[in-house]
Amino acid sequence: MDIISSELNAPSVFREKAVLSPDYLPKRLLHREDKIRELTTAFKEVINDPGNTSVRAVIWGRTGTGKTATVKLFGRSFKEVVNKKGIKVEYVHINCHRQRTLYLLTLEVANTLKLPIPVRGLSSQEVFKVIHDYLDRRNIYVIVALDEFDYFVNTSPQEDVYFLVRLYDELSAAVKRISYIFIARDLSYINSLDKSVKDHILRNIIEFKPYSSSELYDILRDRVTEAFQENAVMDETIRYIADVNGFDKGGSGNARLSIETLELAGEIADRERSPIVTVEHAKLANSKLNQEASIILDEIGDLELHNLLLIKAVMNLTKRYKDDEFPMGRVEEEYQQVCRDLGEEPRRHTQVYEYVRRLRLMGVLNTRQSGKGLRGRTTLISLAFPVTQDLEDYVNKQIRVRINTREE
Ligand SMILES: Nc1ncnc2c1ncn2[C@@H]1O[C@H](COP(=O)(O)OP(=O)(O)OP(=O)(O)O)[C@@H](O)[C@H]1O
Repeated sequence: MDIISSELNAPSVFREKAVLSPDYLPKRLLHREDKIRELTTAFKEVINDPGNTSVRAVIWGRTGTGKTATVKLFGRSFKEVVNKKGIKVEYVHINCHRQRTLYLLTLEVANTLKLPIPVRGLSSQEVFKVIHDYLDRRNIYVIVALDEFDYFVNTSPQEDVYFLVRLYDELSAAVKRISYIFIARDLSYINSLDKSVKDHILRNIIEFKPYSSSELYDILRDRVTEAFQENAVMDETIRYIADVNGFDKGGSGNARLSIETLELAGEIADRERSPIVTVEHAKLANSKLNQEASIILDEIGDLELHNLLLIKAVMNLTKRYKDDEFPMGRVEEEYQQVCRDLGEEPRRHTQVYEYVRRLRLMGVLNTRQSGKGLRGRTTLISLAFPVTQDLEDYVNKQIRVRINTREE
């Protein structure tokens, strides 16, 4: 079949495409060296005074700001360096969205450490105890990174969060072998915990700010060198993607979206048999990605019902008034109407305000303070992406799914 063979033999702008996949971990993370330094400072205790304290660090920031990559790079490097000093340290990275219960999380820790745990019929607490005894016997320390921890806090029973965080109140262990890095999009859910739990989390708080366009330029420059043929990507192409996503220029500051745009631009160039990735390819890629709001779709897929009802309210207003930003009060009225139409009890103002904050941090909503208006200052809310039919269908489907599964 010559179509297939000609396609397979066609020249490509890519040299090593895997470098552009979200799970690829580069050897260096430009503009995150200071965060690695802060984490190292926080975890020095593990070397200086092993077993005396269970270290906690919190990494928080918007999506795509390098939280996961930085913590993974830190974990692996720290383990290597400390093992050379004769202290056995393991690093375990848990995604709380995948391992969404304490039980699944505990099993994942055991599996990653390759502990032969007789799983049958043990409670999470008992599995944790078995893990700890195993670590004691082998004199091992573990750093457990809990990624998307805000999801765990928001969906798990408080006593599970309590057990995990105040582990050494539960385990009467002389040597503290387990330390934590909590990774979250924002601190609102953690702040909503009661003080006795919160105080065991909110130590060594490290904020990851969205990337500026010049930072994204450096990051993309690095990826281009590894992923593309020599001189296949024009410098102005990288500059364009960095500028359209740079936080200082109104973008989301999201490195993942920037790298995705770069990859799609390369695929478009290949499809056109162009040996060079031009700004036009990047513009097409950017409009496609932002238009499909693919990142947003990922985010929306995980949201609880009332966050979705709030998004629907803003979508309704955007469609109805051909305007794109609305005062908080107007959004709240529409949200209450959406709830009534679905037989849902609307949440109170403070909760709705929390939803708006979280959706802003996730890059789903944009907010800004209005000038001194008739009724004083208010928060103006808009969607961070265009309302397309398929997006609206998607949100409505997600709402139906949540209402139906709850009614089963
Ligand atoms: N400083 C950096 N240098 C190189 N690549 C980076 C940097 N920061 C982020 N990336 C890349 O951008 C993508 C997103 O990074 P990462 O997954 O760490 O973001 P995140 O903050 O954890 O996002 P989320 O909250 O959505 O999980 C990954 O492919 C990562 O390799």
